[in-house]
Amino acid sequence: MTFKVFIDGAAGTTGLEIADRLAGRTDIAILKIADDRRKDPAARAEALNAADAVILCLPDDAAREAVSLIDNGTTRIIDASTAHRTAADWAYGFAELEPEARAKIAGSTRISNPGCYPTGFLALIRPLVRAGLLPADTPVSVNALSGYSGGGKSMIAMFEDPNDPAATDTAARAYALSLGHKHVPEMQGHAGLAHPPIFAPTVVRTYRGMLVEVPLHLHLLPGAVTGDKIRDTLADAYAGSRIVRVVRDNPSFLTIEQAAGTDRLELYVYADEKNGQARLIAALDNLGKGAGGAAVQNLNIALGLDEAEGLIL
Ligand SMILES: NC(=O)C1=CN([C@@H]2O[C@H](COP(=O)(O)OP(=O)(O)OC[C@H]3O[C@@H](n4cnc5c(N)ncnc54)[C@H](OP(=O)(O)O)[C@@H]3O)[C@@H](O)[C@H]2O)C=CC1
Ligand SMILES: CC(=O)N[C@@H](CCC(=O)OP(=O)(O)O)C(=O)O
Repeated sequence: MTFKVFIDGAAGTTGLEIADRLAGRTDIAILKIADDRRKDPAARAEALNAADAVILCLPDDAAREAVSLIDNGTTRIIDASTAHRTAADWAYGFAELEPEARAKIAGSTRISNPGCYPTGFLALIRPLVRAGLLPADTPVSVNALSGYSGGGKSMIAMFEDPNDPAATDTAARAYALSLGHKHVPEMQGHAGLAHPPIFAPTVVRTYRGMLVEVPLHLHLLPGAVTGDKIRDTLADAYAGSRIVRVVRDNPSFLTIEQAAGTDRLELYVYADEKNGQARLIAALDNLGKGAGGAAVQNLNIALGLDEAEGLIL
């Protein structure tokens, strides 16, 4: 069987990543529209309704518009934007996050792809909240580094503009300093936390890749929470996953590039029980498990295929 798939926003950063992963597959036929009509709602509506599944790689408003253009009740939608990530009537497209998540994705025509930073954060924190190691009212911070492709075509153009010294002379840029980043409700909501985490992201001069870190004060948690206990809880939560991997041998340093170019999500736990401190760190590719890889995984699940088909592991 061949499924018809339309990528709305196929010329963008995430759209191109997804097309790469689907190229050469005999079970998927990509529907295309002429380049000069790629923003034409009539042409998009035709492709959106003809497809078995669509992947929206668009800004939030255009993603909402695309959803409104689909009127057949059967096309499965995977939305890579932020528009529907906390909507109760959409399945949250993080198959490994909850025991029932995969079945919800498989049974839904509305699937929201997680944000890149929330993917790292939630993978580290949600199993700990669910297991009761981290009470829901624990104050939590998230420090993160992202490659500049995380900001899409406009940020790529800015970082690569040879005539803009403000960009080319910048190695790292801390941002979201107003504390109001759009990913915070997604992180808080899907983690099940009572308070919004303090989110401190930095974009760096490398194209792709991501490190997401949650520091924890173990001595403030109830019970004797150790690094081993956290690692075992995470390992149980992701047992059998080919994509989410809990690494047991801690290297002496981690790099933003180490999962770049892959769809893997690597989780590390560093702990110093004597001083009651831990650093939980996720390494991923913002364009891999953080966007395109997750979208292809969700597509596979929605179409009843092997979830890792076409992924770079
Ligand atoms: N980059 C990343 O690491 C991640 C991105 N995302 C999300 O994925 C979505 C896409 O992001 P990204 O690929 O980075 O962004 P880009 O800016 O690289 O690509 C967006 C694409 O959408 C096109 N577009 C804009 N408006 C319309 C419209 N009305 N109709 C059809 N096409 C339109 C743009 O056209 P044009 O080429 O003319 O600009 C562009 O090609 C965003 O919602 C983003 O937040 C999610 C996780 C990670
Ligand atoms: C470096 C950079 O700017 N990154 C983007 C997030 C990229 C991403 O995850 O996209 P979504 O917002 O759709 O999840 C940002 O912070 O807005």
